[in-house]
Amino acid sequence: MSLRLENITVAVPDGTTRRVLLDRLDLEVRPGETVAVTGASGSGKSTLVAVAGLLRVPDEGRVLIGGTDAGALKDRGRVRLRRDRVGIVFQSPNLLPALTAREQVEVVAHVAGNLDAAARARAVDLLTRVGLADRLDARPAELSGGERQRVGIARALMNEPSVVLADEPTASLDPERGQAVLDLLLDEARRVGAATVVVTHDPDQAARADRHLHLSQGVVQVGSRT
Ligand SMILES: Nc1ncnc2c1ncn2[C@@H]1O[C@H](COP(=O)(O)OP(=O)(O)OP(=O)(O)O)[C@@H](O)[C@H]1O
Repeated sequence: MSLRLENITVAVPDGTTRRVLLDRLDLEVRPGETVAVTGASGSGKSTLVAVAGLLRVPDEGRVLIGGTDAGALKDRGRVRLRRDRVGIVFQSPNLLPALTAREQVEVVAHVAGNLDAAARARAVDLLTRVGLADRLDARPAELSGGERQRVGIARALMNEPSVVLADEPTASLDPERGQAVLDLLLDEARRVGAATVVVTHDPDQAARADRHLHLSQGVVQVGSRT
């Protein structure tokens, strides 16, 4: 399924005027395609992820996930669309301290009400793919930063998302580990055919994606195919 942002505008009050964070932004990401988004601090990257991930309703424009217009849904429908179709990798994975790596991933199926044997097997398979087969029963305190981020990637892929969004997923890692984690995320997203957007401020990382957008003051400045 594709992700489509059409004519997205987000603005916030700023004294007596309003400040535009995203300015009539259009973006289409095809299934299996990976798009990197770069831009200076404050250029609107996180806002873009929040809108695409249905966490923030734009002031204008439409977000379509697999052709479904999120804005046409009621709150519950939008929450369900996000839960079923979107996987988000955060800058810091915010794992639950009491849960093992396996349980962190299983929770996604639990919340969706379908934690059965197949889901449990899928959680183990995803953790194996991200290189944590021997760390299934480790809790966050026993994992390194890179390992925790890899749990976050497995968790984001657990619901077989059509859309994967990652907001600076490697910011807390050293460059080498960051590159490895990003490659893993891009590989897995391509493997499952998800339309993927990764925010990064590292141009080398951006070059690993199929396409690279540069945001400046809420407007796409450069759209290049890498
Ligand atoms: N609800 C809000 N009210 C007021 N200002 C906001 C709000 N949300 C975001 N902003 C501002 O909008 C601008 C864009 O924010 P955003 O987080 O999208 O930028 P960013 O490109 O992700 O920056 P960074 O690289 O620093 O994370 C920032 O200046 C931020 O302070």
